Amino acid sequence: MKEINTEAIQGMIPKREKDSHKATYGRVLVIGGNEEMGGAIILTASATVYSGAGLVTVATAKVNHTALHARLPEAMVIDMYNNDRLLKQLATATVIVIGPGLGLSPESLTILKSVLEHVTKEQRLIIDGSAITLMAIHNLKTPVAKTTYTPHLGEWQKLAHLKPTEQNETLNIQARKELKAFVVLKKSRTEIYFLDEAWKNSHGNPAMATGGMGDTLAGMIAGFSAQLKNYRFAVISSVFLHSKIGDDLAKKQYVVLPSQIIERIPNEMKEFSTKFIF
Ligand SMILES: NC(=O)C1=CN([C@@H]2O[C@H](COP(=O)(O)OP(=O)(O)OC[C@H]3O[C@@H](n4cnc5c(N)ncnc54)[C@H](OP(=O)(O)O)[C@@H]3O)[C@@H](O)[C@H]2O)[C@@H](O)CC1
Ligand SMILES: Nc1ncnc2c1ncn2[C@@H]1O[C@H](COP(=O)(O)OP(=O)(O)O)[C@@H](O)[C@H]1O
Ligand SMILES: [Mg+2]
Repeated sequence: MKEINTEAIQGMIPKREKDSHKATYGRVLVIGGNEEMGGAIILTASATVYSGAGLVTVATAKVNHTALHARLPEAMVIDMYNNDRLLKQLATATVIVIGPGLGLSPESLTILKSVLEHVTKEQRLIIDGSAITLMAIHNLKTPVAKTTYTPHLGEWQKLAHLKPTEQNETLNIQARKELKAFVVLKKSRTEIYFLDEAWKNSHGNPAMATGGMGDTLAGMIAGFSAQLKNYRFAVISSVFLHSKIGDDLAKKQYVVLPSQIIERIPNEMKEFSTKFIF
């Protein structure tokens, strides 16, 4: 496996073009957050905005709208249970992330199925959290979009039918092939499976073992994917920066909160976009 480290991500995060505008940096639709897990989608959406996505719209339960507006005024908000509104927004998105806090209810399944049916092959789709569990339980197929799954080991077990103790690189590559998608397998040393290569992270620490940390990563992957032409670079560099920020904070903190990672994203991106010459 190739190692994800400071040297490997050289040149992956470009400088911004002088004549660019917000549409240059993508339109992201972030879907999730039921009545009990609004925090998950606030973290995902915040990570997407702080990663620099041009325009971010959040589809979530109405009960979360006020909190989202108050916490993240940069984002627009729609009702995820209104299918017509959701599909209208979906059609304009360049990147979609679905699943954080989505829940496993019949209504959540309806939303997921509607998205899977209507995404296009040009769009990049990140499937996380509850959406992964729903895909596994209902045996749903990867859609035509350029798809990335972001399971933790428990979700990977459901999706790939591989227990954490049974997993190895060969079996994971095989499972990835059947899924026809990129896989970010989250653990203490996260692994990324592309079609023809696998990468292993060299950063991350147990201070990051807090609820919402994966929701945050999903938002970063979406935000990076909205801006970087190279989809693989977007996935690799977001996984790296998420854990690198976590390591920096853990030098002085017993526990690292997802919101603290989010706050540091713009500074770290600046550092990595200017440090290296293409
Ligand atoms: N603030 C909010 O609103 C928050 C909302 N959230 C949202 O909650 C939703 C459900 O997501 P979830 O990951 O909490 O539950 P679920 O899919 O049932 O998986 C748990 C199972 O997997 C296992 N397992 C987990 N990690 C493992 C590992 N590394 N290695 C091995 N096993 C591991 C674990 O096994 P155990 O250790 O308990 O035996 C358990 O069986 C999702 O939509 C998410 O976005 C959360 O983000 C929290 C903050
Ligand atoms: N011990 C650890 N060392 C390094 N990274 C960790 C550790 N524990 C958790 N993480 C990271 O935190 C994130 C957890 O993701 P996930 O379980 O989906 O969280 P949530 O669903 O609560 O947001 C992953 O990116 C994982 O790599
Ligand atoms: Mg998760």
